[in-house]
Amino acid sequence: MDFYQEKITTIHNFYSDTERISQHLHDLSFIRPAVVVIPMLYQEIENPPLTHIINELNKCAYIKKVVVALAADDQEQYRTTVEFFNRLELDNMIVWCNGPRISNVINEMKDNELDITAFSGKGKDAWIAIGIASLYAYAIVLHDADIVTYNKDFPAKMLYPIMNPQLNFYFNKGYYARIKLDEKTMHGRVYRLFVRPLLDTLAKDVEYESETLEFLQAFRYTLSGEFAFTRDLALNIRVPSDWGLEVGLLAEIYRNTTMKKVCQTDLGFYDHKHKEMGSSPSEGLGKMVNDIMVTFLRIVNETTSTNVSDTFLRGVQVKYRRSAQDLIRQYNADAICNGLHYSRHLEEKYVDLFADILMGAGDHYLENPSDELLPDWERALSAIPDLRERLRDAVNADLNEIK
Ligand SMILES: O=C(O)[C@H](O)COP(=O)(O)O
Repeated sequence: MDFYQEKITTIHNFYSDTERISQHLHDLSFIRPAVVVIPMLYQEIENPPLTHIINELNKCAYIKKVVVALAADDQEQYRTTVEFFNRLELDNMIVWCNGPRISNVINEMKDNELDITAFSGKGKDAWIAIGIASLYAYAIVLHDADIVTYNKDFPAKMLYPIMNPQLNFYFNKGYYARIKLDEKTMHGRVYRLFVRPLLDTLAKDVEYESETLEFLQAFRYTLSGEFAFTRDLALNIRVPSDWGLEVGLLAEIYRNTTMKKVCQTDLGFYDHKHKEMGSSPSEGLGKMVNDIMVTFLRIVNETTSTNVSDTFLRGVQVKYRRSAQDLIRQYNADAICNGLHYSRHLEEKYVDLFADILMGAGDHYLENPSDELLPDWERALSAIPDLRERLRDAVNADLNEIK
């Protein structure tokens, strides 16, 4: 516990009285409606966290609507998901993002020279849902569907700095300790062992200082998937569709707002479903690391005058490994003093694997330094002014068909 303030405002968890906050959010919700967006795969409905999330959301009467960005293989999965969400008492909308109707609308976008058909994954689904949510919201909060430690305070804490007119923040990002309390283990492997040391390395290694990388360093959990923003900001940012979503989003937040309107909030402890490492850079944690590395290189390329070359990459790889090893010593000390189980050997093995993936992703980026971002919504709306309504109509038609 501390009360340290850094580059961006940090909202700590001293005496957070969420009853008071929820009541105030309820009063504010008439002038500043809030929508929750939850990207999810169909398979999540088989896991206990989603039922728990719904039970907790039922205690948040100040939320105007929940928009679920669903990836499902067929209509049966879509129907099962709609039925599953009947237990959610808040107004809700299940957007079957890869269903035929939404896909038709996405295909029609090509006629207006806006082609996003090559994109797929969480980022694209979130993009679609955020567009629809912006029809109803002043503030949008986004979080994953696999959070084991979710409770009703999560959306309240994320939304309060944005909805409270005395504060008027534009963007708020959650941070937490990813500790599995029952097993006494430290998680957040990609953040702790890849993103943090890589970011420190890049921030030192680029030519001239990069304000964007410094901004990214200001966050205590760069990779957290829990964040809230105003509708206006949400409509103005471009994001990657893959696992680079969280890092790419922060770079866009930096481009589109000012530091003093950005904050981060302590969400306490956090646990979720853990991915396997995977045997190649196209699966599991390896895929995450690969996509994040590509996003970092794009940010370095776009925001600094550094020549991203093979020599640059090799230097980054060496320094990344050293920086990660230094952090492992620190995590180990923290773990010992807190009675956590911690294997330095295992952590070093992760770093070796991540270092290999870093180089592979870097080589690939050098051959293909292409632009992998979804368009911002403002641009999409200037090409197709009723795009959000068309998507919303597709959602309603999907629902009517199964009734
Ligand atoms: O945040 C992270 O580092 C990744 O999501 C992996 O998290 P985990 O180690 O908690 O599974």
